[in-house]
Amino acid sequence: MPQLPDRITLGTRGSPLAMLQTHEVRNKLTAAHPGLTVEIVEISVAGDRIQDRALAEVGGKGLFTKELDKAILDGRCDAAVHSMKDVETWLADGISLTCVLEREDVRDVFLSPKAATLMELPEGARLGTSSLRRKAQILAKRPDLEVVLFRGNVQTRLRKLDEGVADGTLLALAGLNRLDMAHVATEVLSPDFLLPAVAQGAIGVTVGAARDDLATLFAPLNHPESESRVLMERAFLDVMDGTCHTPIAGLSEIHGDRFAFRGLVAREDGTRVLETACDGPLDQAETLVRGVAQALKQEMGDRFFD
Ligand SMILES: NCc1[nH]cc(CCC(=O)O)c1CC(=O)O
Repeated sequence: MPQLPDRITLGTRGSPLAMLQTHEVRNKLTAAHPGLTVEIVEISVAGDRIQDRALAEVGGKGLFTKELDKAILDGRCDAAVHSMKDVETWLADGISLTCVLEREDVRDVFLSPKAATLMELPEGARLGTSSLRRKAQILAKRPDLEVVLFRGNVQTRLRKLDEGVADGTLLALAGLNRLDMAHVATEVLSPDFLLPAVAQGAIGVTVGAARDDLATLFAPLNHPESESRVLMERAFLDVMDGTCHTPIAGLSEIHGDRFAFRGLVAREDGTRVLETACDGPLDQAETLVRGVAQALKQEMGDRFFD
């Protein structure tokens, strides 16, 4: 067993949600290792600085993780805390995912001062989102809505809603729960209505791949069921497209030693939505999920997005 460090530094984005998630990791670490000192350092990431363009347009999820990876490789921090839904499926060379914490609620919520449910929004209302996944699935059900670009952290989006920039918006319930702000949600959307993003609601920690001491240190924080779900959903994304340039969703469940998975790919304008599903023994999950993803790609053909 490697000699465990008595102090470590956690790197994080600076948004209030990222900070809360990092405090959760610190609390769990010090509970598992009394006497451990955990320092938190804020790393500025491009995804938080660029606010006026859609994520897909400016470089995708890498914007949130690249600088945290670099901070680990440069030795500015030992480990980095991530929302797993923002982490590309290909980790940088020398970086490994060391644990996945117990997953929060996977669902999205609708927020609006104008309507009690998304389906009750008035004809032609403006829905603020920059997520291609949310845009495509909602336009499939409400093609009359006008989708307007909406980025920024939870607080910024709520302010924009207040200012009337849009009539409604969508957020992950996990983030609101962590911020203790679930009461601002107007409607919790079932995954049957809006399939969540791969790994939505899951926090993961990355470390330098050679740091066996950190692997041991973080092991008690790992939640095996959450980890299995995140890994099989990421296997789907990996086959489909590991970036965030296409509207893709995926959600798994585990019951005992069996899993069930649902995945979806759509055209941004919602005019085509293709779904897939599979289930089986948990130890075959990643293989079976990759199989249905390959079949879905076949079904999409070359011109799906044209
Ligand atoms: N892309 C931004 C992002 N990354 C993680 C969360 C929420 C928390 C989570 O899903 O773990 C959010 C905000 C949102 O989509 O509402």
